[in-house]
Amino acid sequence: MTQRIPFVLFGATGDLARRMLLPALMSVRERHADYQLDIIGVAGSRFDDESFRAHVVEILTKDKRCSREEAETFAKTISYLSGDYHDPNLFDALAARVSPDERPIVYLAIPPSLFEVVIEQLARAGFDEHARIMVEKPFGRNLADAQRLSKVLASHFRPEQIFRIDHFLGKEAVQNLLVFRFANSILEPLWNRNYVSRIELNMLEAFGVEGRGAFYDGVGVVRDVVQNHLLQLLTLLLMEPPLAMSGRDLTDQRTKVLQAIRPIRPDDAVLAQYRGYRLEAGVADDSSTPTYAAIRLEVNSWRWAGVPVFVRAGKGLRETRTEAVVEFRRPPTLIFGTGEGEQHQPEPNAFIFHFKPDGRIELLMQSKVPGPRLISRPTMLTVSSSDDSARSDDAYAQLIDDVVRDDQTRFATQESVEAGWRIVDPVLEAPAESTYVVGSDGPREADRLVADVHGWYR
Ligand SMILES: NC(=O)C1=CN([C@@H]2O[C@H](COP(=O)(O)OP(=O)(O)OC[C@H]3O[C@@H](n4cnc5c(N)ncnc54)[C@H](OP(=O)(O)O)[C@@H]3O)[C@@H](O)[C@H]2O)C=CC1
Ligand SMILES: O=C1O[C@H](COP(=O)(O)O)[C@@H](O)[C@H](O)[C@H]1O
Repeated sequence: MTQRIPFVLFGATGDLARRMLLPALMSVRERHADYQLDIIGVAGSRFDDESFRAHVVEILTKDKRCSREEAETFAKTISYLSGDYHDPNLFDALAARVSPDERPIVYLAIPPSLFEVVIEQLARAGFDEHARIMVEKPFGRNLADAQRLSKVLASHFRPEQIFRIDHFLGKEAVQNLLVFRFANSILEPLWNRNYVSRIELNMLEAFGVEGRGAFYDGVGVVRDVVQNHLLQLLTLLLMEPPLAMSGRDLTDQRTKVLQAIRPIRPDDAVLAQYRGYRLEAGVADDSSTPTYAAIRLEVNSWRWAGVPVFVRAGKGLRETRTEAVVEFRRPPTLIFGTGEGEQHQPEPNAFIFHFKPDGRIELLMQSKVPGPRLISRPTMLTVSSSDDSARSDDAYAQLIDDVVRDDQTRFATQESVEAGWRIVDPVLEAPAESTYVVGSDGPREADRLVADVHGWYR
């Protein structure tokens, strides 16, 4: 029998719902026949059930990702409640539609400034006992704020009811990184400070703030993607092997990585803004909000001490690419030539984990140039190909299904959120110190961070 589960979507008319959550909810419906989510959108715009369904069909068919018929079938599972989140009557109306005893899932895709009021109202309306709450990032504006919000949540909901979503943890390629690390025993002896010379994470985006200027300008790149997505991704690269791939030990191992990272020294961060950002709708004329960050991190753990970790994230850059590079030490002496005068060291071996636009894993090796001489050249091995069709909304679909199954494994814990804020805290209020041209590789100033490690990984 198909189980029916109420799914309340606060922020149903917003950007995240349009681009990610509604497509994800449709995939959930297609993939899982054992349950059906009865979706109730809750937002300020004045729709009724019928006009909201038409709005959803329009969104889902716009880029031809599904047929009108499929979208209409999905839209039948959706209803809508209009009102202001400050108005208690809205929550009473919601409680009249959804029985809290059905363990509804409540997704808060709303501006961070409204979390508190919505949490309080949900609790007052009786959702505190059984509802499962999905909370979007960024969770708070800084450490103190995250701790305060956590107290508000914890005063009404038990830990097992709270799911702090970071969609990077639901990405297929990110899951593959975990399997790659812990299902291949040959890697473990190499995965430490004795063999690895540096780690680099890049989240480069060729687009700007895409209509989200008002939100982004109060947040900036560090709060938007570094404190959450990139630090969570780093935990999977650097963590100790957990006892099992689910449960508390996995989340604890992830958190320990963040707890071992030193708060960023201001000199170890370069923050910049793309030219023309101030002209974006919703952005202040004199904004100094950074849209680019390059950061050098230090991990004070037995395994990683001394291995520099570089994180770069930015909008308005030359290309869209998210990847992690694990670079190994160079051979101790040069015994083969590399052609071209034979003076250069061969490039060091490296694993490159791609997350966007695809999920390949590559290994850079050296091999012999055919011919009479012993000359080496780089050879890229693709060790794991990817499902190129994997999209970001698939990650949300995965995580929504996890909540249905009460599985916290792929969610951020409060401890990891706080550890993340502790790391970025010293640079949170720092202004962009330079600008860069849209379509470039970012500010040249960032190169100083990698001066001692032969520059950024190409
Ligand atoms: N957009 C993205 O790519 C991402 C967003 N997030 C997070 O998701 C959350 C939502 O972001 P996003 O969708 O971009 O935000 P939007 O500003 O696009 O959407 C906000 C939503 O909240 C509703 N809303 C706001 N104030 C009220 C109110 N007082 N009463 C009733 N409804 C209200 C809006 O309804 P209406 O307009 O109908 O009034 C709208 O549905 C944020 O926490 C953000 O950090 C996380 C990752 C990526
Ligand atoms: O959370 C966010 O993520 C997106 C990038 O996510 P992806 O899965 O498409 O790579 C980013 O563009 C956005 O600014 C940020 O809020």
